Amino acid sequence: MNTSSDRFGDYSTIVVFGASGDLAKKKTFPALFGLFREGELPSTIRIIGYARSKLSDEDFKSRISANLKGVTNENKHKVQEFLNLCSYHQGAYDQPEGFKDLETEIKKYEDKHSITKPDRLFYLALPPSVFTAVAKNLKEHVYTKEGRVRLVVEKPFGHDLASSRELQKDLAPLFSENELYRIDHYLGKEMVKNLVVLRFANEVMGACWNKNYVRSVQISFKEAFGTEGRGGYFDDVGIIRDVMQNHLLQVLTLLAMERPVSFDPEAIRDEKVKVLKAIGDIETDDILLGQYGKSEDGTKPGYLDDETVKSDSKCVTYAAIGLQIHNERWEGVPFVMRAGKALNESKVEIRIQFKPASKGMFNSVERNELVMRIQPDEAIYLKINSKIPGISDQTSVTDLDMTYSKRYSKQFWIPEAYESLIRDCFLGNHSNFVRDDELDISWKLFTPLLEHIESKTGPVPESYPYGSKGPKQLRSFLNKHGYVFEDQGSYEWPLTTPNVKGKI
Ligand SMILES: NC(=O)C1=CN([C@@H]2O[C@H](COP(=O)(O)OP(=O)(O)OC[C@H]3O[C@@H](n4cnc5c(N)ncnc54)[C@H](OP(=O)(O)O)[C@@H]3O)[C@@H](O)[C@H]2O)C=CC1
Ligand SMILES: O=C1O[C@H](COP(=O)(O)O)[C@@H](O)[C@H](O)[C@H]1O
Repeated sequence: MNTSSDRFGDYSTIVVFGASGDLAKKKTFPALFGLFREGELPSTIRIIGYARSKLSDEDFKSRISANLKGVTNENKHKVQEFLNLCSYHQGAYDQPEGFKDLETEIKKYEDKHSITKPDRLFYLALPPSVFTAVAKNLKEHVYTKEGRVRLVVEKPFGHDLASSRELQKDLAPLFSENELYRIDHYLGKEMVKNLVVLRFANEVMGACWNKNYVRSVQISFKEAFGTEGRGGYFDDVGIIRDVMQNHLLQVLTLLAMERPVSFDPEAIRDEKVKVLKAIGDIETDDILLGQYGKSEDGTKPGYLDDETVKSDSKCVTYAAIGLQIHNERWEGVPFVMRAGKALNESKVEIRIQFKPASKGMFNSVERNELVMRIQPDEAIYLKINSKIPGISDQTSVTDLDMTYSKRYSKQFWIPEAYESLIRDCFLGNHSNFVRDDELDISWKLFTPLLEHIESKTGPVPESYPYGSKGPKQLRSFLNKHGYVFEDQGSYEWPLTTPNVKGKI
C-alpha cells in the first residue's frame, strides 16, 4: 500500500498539553508507549508532559506508568526506557512564561544533538476552551520556522457550525492546514482503516457496492454503559455530537465515497468531501430519539438519576438517523446511523443488506448481508444461503467468516486507534485526520437537526430501559429504512448442527 510519508527525525520533541488529564493518562501516553515498545518511535526522542498542576517528575511518571499496556516479562525493561524519555513541565496555558521556558528546554535538547531543523509535535489533550490560547502561545514562543511543526487537536471541534467556524478562524492564522492534525480516533481503528482496502482492492466488492445490489446500510454504535461520571459533560453534548457528527459520519464517508485516485491523503479526503456534499438534509421525521431510564430490575440508574444533569433534561442518549446520499451510486439507498448508551451490549458494526435474490427457484431464501464488526473482536462476515450439507435439499443461512482473532495470531500487533494515529502524525500522513472542509460540511449537516432537537418545542426522547436494545420503535424505524429482519431459521453461530431431514 502506498502512503505518503514525511517522517519526523530521530531527535524530535513531542509535547503533550493537558498531561495531567484523563485523555493523556488513558490514551495519549499509553499510545506513545505502545509505539515505543514496538520500535515505532525512535529511542532518542524527547517527550514532555505540560500542564498547570503541580507535579514532580516522579509523580508524573508514576501517573502515566499505571496505564501502560502490553508489558510482558520480555519487554518490561522498555517501561523504564520509555519513562527516561519523558519529563514534566508545569506551566499556564494563557501566560507566556511557561511556553518560553518550554522553548528553552526543547532548544537545549536540540542543541545537544546539533539539530538545526527541529521537528516538534504538539498534542492538545485539553478542553477546547483553551485550544486557542495554547495555539497562540505556541506560535509565538515555541514555533520553529526552520523545522517542522505538527499540532494535534482533539475533538470536539466546536459545538455547532458557528462555533466550529470560530475555532477554525482562530487556528487558521496560527497553523496551516498542513500542520494541523484533527483527531477522530475512529479513523485509527483497524477495521475502519480496512474499509478502503476491502472496497477498492476487491473487484467483487466494488461490483456490488451500489444501489443496484444494496438495499440498506446501517452503521451502529452500542455501549453497554451509561454516562456514569460524565453526565455533566454529556448533558450539553448528547449522543449526536458525541459520536455521530464525527465518528459515525467518518465511517459513512469511507463506506460511501468513490474510489480515490491514490492513497495520497488529499485524494482520499477529496472523495470524502464529495460524498459528504451529496448527503441530503436530515428530515425531522427521519430520526428516532431516546433517553435511558432505570434498568428493568432497577439496579442500574436512569440518565436523570445522575446528579450532574438537569432534572428535566431532554438530552438524547440514543439516536437513529436516516440519511440519503444523492448521487449516481447511492440514490434511493437508505443509510441509517444509530448510536446509544446504556444498551444491552457494547458493539460497533456496519451492516450492508443486499437486495433479495430473484424469485422462481428460490421463493424464501434470505437476503445476503455483509457485516463489518469494528469492535469488539474485529470481523468481516458475509451471510449467504447455502445448501444444508448431507441428504437435505433445503437451504440455510451460513457465513463466510473472517474473524480476526481466528485468522491472525495473538502475537501479531494490531495498533490501538491512538497508536495508529500518533504514528501517522509522526510520519506526516494526514489521510486519517479530518480536513477543515470535511468538518464544515459535517456541522452544516447536523446543526439544523441539533437546533430542532434542542429547541424548546423539540421532541421528547422516548425512554428505554438501561440494558435494553434501545427505544421500542427501533425495529419499525429500521424496517421503514429498508432493513429486513430475516427469520434466521436454523442459523447458529459459530457451529451449526442442522436439524432437518431430506425428502424421499
Ligand atoms: N477523556 C477521553 O477519553 C477523551 C477526551 N477527548 C477530548 O480530549 C480533550 C481532553 O480530554 P480530558 O483529558 O478528558 O480532559 P480533562 O478534563 O482531564 O482535561 C485535561 C487537562 O486540562 C486541564 N484543564 C481541565 N479543565 C480546564 C479548564 N477549564 N481550563 C484550563 N485547563 C483545564 C487540566 O490540567 P491542569 O489543570 O493540570 O492544567 C486537565 O488535567 C478534550 O477536548 C476531550 O473532549 C476526546 C476523546 C476521548
Ligand atoms: O469520543 C467518544 O468515543 C467513545 C467511544 O470510543 P471507543 O473507542 O471506546 O468506541 C465514547 O464512549 C465517548 O462517549 C465519546 O466521547
